[in-house]
Amino acid sequence: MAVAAALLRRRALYSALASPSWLHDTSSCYICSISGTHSLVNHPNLRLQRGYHNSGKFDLTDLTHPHIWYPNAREKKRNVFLHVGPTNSGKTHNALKRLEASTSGVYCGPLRLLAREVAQRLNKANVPCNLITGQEREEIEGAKHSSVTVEMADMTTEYQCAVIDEIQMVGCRSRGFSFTRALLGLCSDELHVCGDPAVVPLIQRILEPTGDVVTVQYYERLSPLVPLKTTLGSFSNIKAGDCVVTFSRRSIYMLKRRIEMGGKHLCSVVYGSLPPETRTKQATMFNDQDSNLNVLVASDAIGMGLNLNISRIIFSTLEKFDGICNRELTVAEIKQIAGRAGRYGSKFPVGEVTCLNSDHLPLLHSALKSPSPIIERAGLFPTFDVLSLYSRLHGTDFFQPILERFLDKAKLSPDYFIADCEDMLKVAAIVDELPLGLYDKYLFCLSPVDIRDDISTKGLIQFAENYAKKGIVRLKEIFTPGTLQVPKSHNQLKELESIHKVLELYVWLSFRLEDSYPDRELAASQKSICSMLIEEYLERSGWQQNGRKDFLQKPKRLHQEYDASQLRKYFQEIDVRSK
Ligand SMILES: Nc1ncnc2c1ncn2[C@@H]1O[C@H](COP(=O)(O)OP(=O)(O)OP(=O)(O)O)[C@@H](O)[C@H]1O
Ligand SMILES: [Mg+2]
Repeated sequence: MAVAAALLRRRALYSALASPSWLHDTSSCYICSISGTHSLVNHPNLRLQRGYHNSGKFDLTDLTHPHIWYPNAREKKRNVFLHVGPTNSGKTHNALKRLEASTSGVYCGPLRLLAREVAQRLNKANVPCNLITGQEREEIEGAKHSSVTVEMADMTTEYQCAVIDEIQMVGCRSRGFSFTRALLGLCSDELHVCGDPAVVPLIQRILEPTGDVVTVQYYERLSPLVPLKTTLGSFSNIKAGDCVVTFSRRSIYMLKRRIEMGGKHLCSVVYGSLPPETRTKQATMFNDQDSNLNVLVASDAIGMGLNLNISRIIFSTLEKFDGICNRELTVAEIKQIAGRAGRYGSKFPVGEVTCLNSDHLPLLHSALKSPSPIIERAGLFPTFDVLSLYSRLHGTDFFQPILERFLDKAKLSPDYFIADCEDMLKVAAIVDELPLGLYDKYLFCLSPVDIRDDISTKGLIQFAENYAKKGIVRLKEIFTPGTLQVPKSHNQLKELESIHKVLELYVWLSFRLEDSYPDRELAASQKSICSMLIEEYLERSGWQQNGRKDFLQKPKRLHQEYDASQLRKYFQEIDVRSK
């Protein structure tokens, strides 16, 4: 009975999901079948699009005029201000001033940390501001402002003022399309766009057909950034306010240990797969003058827009593994990361940059002197409406072949590229095995699963399988109260980070399919426990006053404990079944 009720609820939800504002850029499409052929009717964008095809035939794969996908924004003549300049030049600050002064508005940023920083700033300035990210909803009563991660930007709400930060991300292979969507689709009278000057010509070209009025404002760095002529030399030269940058978890912990063994400093760490709440805490502790964590060891997760109390950036390497191979950092990446040193208004008014290896100094110096290479194209991805019509046209609900074919056939103007869908196609192949509708498949493909992470992928499979079979996914089927302890090794730490990703995925799904994923609170509390355990690990792996390594201490029990072995066992069962 419970299952039947859940299935009914799910069906009802389907109709409600016909046009969810957080995914659809347009109002819904209508398609009717006439004598075996399909024709599209009454969709404003498609009516507009017809203008571009004299034959009167629709070509769904024609993405050459993406500005027409956003009729609400096109009804306005937006005043667009491009705030461009080097890092630490006050671009975001000035845009936020306008946002604070507006009657309604939205900030769209690339990172959850940044979105949180902005929400805090607005609330502190007595401008009630919601925080909305894929996995968080902190709604403030009466708020007319929101701070969001760019993927969450709502194209259907009208604002007086909108801000898009780090707009050079339009050129990002995987996330660029979300920045393009915000740039073309935000429905606001004023739009403030902040970023690197390398993106100006592209933005001007892209906005040209919209009729928006574009003004470019150039900025200069507010405080000096000095590339040092010498390397760090010995680790004994590390001082408070230093940030050592490296790109793998292993080397982050190795450097942390090395610095702490010197007995003078304790380190905060910030890197991508650390739970965001842990990252925030670590960054806050580093920023806090009263905390004894006065050195930061971080990956490029600190590279964008954040205001940290860093005096000197020390690159341990200028190469990073990008998922396929080791590659040199780009000029833009070096400048972004280096730009975290000596933030205006921080306790270090002059920033310094150096590296560990003297062979790297010439590249570092030349990168800091060079302009970032011009960004030529912006990312694009078809809306669900278009993909849905395309699938109907081909008479199939299999998402992977539909997406693959669409990508193959897509026609773009020279200002755009189609998003890198490699990971999405892998997820599509997984969900195509399940009896799910196209919309659900699309949803799983957009979910924040880390397909390169085994545990995260298995979590997705389990969540999708249970959803397809029963219409409801209970977290307790995977988690039971248990005896998990603070990780004692890197492998255990990595595993806990992966489990955190699975829980984040559950929370993400719970915001989209509320009835089918009812245990959001439980998932959120388990997520916090994961972060607490990781933080405990970070504390214990630190140098202690008495010089003792405290791994050997009896682990502290947490109030509510969590059994990772249960999850492992569960996932192993999935493995066995799928063989
Ligand atoms: N006019 C100002 N008055 C006071 N503080 C300012 C002013 N302009 C900038 N700041 C402060 O200087 C710091 C850097 O400014 P901001 O974050 O706007 O730089 P940015 O150009 O956006 O840098 P990035 O490219 O790294 O994002 C922030 O802490 C900001 O609050
Ligand atoms: Mg900024």
